[in-house]
Amino acid sequence: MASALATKSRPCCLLCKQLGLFSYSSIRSSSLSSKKSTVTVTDDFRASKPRGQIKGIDLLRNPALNKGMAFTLEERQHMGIHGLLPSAVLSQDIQAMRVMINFHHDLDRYSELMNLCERNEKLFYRVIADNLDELLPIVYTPTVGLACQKYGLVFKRPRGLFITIHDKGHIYDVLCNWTDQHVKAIVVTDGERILGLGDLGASGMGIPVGKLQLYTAIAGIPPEHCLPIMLDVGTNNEEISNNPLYIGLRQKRVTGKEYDEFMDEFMDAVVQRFGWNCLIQFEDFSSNNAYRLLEKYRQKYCTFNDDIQGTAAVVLAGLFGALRITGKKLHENTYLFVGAGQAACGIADLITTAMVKEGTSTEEARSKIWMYDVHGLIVEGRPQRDIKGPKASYVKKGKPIKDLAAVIGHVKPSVMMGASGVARLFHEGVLRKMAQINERPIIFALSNPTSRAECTASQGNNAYIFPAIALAVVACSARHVEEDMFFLAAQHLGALVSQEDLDSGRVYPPISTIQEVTVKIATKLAEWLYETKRAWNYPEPLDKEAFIRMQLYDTSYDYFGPNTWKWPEDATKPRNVPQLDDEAWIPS
Ligand SMILES: NC(=O)C1=CN([C@@H]2O[C@H](COP(=O)(O)OP(=O)(O)OC[C@H]3O[C@@H](n4cnc5c(N)ncnc54)[C@H](OP(=O)(O)O)[C@@H]3O)[C@@H](O)[C@H]2O)C=CC1
Ligand SMILES: CC(=O)C(=O)O
Ligand SMILES: [Mg+2]
Repeated sequence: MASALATKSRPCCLLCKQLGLFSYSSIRSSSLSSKKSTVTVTDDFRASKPRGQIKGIDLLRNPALNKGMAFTLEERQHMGIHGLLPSAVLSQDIQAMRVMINFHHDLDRYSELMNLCERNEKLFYRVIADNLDELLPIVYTPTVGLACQKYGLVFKRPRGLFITIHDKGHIYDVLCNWTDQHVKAIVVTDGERILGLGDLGASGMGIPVGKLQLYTAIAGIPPEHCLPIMLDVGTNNEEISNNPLYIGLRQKRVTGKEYDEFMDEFMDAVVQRFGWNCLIQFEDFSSNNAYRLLEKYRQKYCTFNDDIQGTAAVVLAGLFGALRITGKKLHENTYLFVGAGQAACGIADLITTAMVKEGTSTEEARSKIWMYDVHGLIVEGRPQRDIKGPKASYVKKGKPIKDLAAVIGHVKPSVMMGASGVARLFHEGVLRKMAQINERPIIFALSNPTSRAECTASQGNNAYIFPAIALAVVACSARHVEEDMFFLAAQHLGALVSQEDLDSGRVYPPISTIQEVTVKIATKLAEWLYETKRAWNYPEPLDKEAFIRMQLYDTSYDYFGPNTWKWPEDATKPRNVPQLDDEAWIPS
């Protein structure tokens, strides 16, 4: 193996050659193609053995422990990996630089980053943390959308668990195959509404994986506490299920009673396996399942739905910022939602709550919110009367209008939100109409990925919220994720927008500060959880921010060499002990 690594690796480009750097991908492919390798690495690389016992090549193949060429000579000898690496010893700083140099020469950035995560987890998170502006859009939206569409190609080695409808009755057993018992947070999807891309079945696994990578990269929740789960109940998307590379069940989606029983069993099995305080984040379920499952489980389990609640909080925070520019209160605005699904209704409900906190009645608050869906403006008399579910709270009297620019002329919104998953709905005519009736129109184009956004703009994304919610819940051991937490998070995120941000037209803090922002929001949430007796991690820490910071994942490498601390010279020498010839010490 050593010679395979040393002889087959080669510079990936001229720049790397000049810098004397070697391509990771060539190293990887050469090591994978080595037929001699007899090393078996269990998928559960973390819990298979206690840390001290993982030695030799297993250590290099263990992403949670591997330091690559950063192992010192002493560590290499001590851990039995001497000779398995080229002789140079590189610092993590140099390794991080090398990743970025390779990265800029690699077309498939997503794959390159995922490969790094499998090779050396600490370096992966270090590189993400150092390059948030550039890399968040790769591991997360919009690129993760493309990765999901091509998951058959991207998929190399399982990250997380795939539980299928055929595992019904045995879900607990499947959860036990994940041998790390210290899971504190799960992101789960059934792949039915992946971003604005629709039903991607098991290929939607890229979303839980990406969201949990943000748990670590943004909120500092250690990766060993995170578990991505795909609940594969089939797919109705024939285009992907007919693709020979498709990784999931090739059958129509199971619905109704069987689906519900499967979900109930899953929730119970998680508690049985990982405890009542394991956080379960629902992600990218279809609208009809998302709302009813949230209502069903929110008081029974430690759970929330990011598309409904996380999105609501991030948009409310953005509105707080925008209203500091226009100088109006929430209830002094008229809102038009373009798209009336889970994201839109979640936002509308939280804005209603916020208006009520300003002193408006619920009825009056709702009267200021209009919705527009695939059939047009949501009004009582329209030909399509199927106005069911949460959008029913926002039905208005009036004439049905289909054309969006005409709707704007009729409703006269000061705020317009796009959550439709339909690209370029906010075309020039629509935006001009908004500008005609408002001096400073407020427009959020929320749909993902960018190819589905209603218009091009820098996007408000729930990534400003869900990592902070998760950090607070996990750190404090909260039993439930309360609705108040989303309002609080929105308020605090809004307050963290500086005048300088507003002056430069931003209603969120810059992405480069998202880790600090997350710690600050989580601290506020932790204070609230302890104040309201909803935190179960005792004793109560006095300084909540220090308590939160203490738990953050550290990307610096561990030391693997022999223990080198020394005891004081005389520590083991007898002191004030009688001499042997003094018989006084012998018990009578
Ligand atoms: N930025 C962020 O943080 C987030 C962004 N999103 C994005 O928001 C989008 C919507 O998500 P979600 O609410 O969960 O999806 P849903 O499927 O629940 O809702 C989509 C809504 O859009 C409506 N719609 C579809 N086509 C049109 C059209 N041509 N004109 C007007 N309305 C239309 C649908 O109408 P009907 O009800 O009649 O079917 C439905 O009300 C997705 O792209 C998602 O990625 C979601 C969460 C967070
Ligand atoms: C961001 C997100 O959660 C979504 O688009 O679904
Ligand atoms: Mg989502």
